[in-house]
Amino acid sequence: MKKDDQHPRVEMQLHSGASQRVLIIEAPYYTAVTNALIEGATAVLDAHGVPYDRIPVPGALEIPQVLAKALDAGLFGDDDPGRYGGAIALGCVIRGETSHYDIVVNNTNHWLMETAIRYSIPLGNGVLTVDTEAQALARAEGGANGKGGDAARACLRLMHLERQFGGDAS
Ligand SMILES: Nc1c(NC[C@H](O)[C@H](O)[C@H](O)CO)[nH]c(=O)[nH]c1=O
Ligand SMILES: CC(=O)[C@@H](O)COP(=O)(O)O
Repeated sequence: MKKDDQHPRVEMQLHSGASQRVLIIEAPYYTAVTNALIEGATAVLDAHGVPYDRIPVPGALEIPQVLAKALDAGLFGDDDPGRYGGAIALGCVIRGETSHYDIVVNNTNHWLMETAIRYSIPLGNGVLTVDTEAQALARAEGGANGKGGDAARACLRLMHLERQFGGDAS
């Protein structure tokens, strides 16, 4: 059963009109899965009129590295239309035969969260961690209702809260 069948979405305000750009960092290690995640995330951003840029990287481990590089380059900033207001990480890690899965999953998630929290970057995490490609596709597909859409909504919600709190994402 898909998780969404068990947990209906709670309605909350995502976006209040300001349209800072969002940076999508995507790892098409499993192309069909990541393409479905991208479709879902961009459908949500388009529906809210939020512009975005997409940066592809080889695998999930490169996603936090690019987030850190973009931050270091001064590409993020609160309420500055020339800079990104949030980021969305999209990719998929599928368990293999060795312990490498744990390294990829743990480091990707640790460094995404560490960077997002330390530098107050609104981040939607759409990196799936699954046992099979079928599990991944079941979660990635569905357009805006799939996990890419969830990650975009999370990012927009955090951007909205950032504006409410008056924080500084730089
Ligand atoms: N096994 C998966 C990887 N592995 C690749 C790493 O993310 C990385 O690109 C490589 O170690 C070079 O630094 N990446 C995924 O996105 N998904 C996987 O299942
Ligand atoms: C998550 C991985 O890196 C994984 O796909 C690697 O597979 P394996 O453990 O069979 O080498």
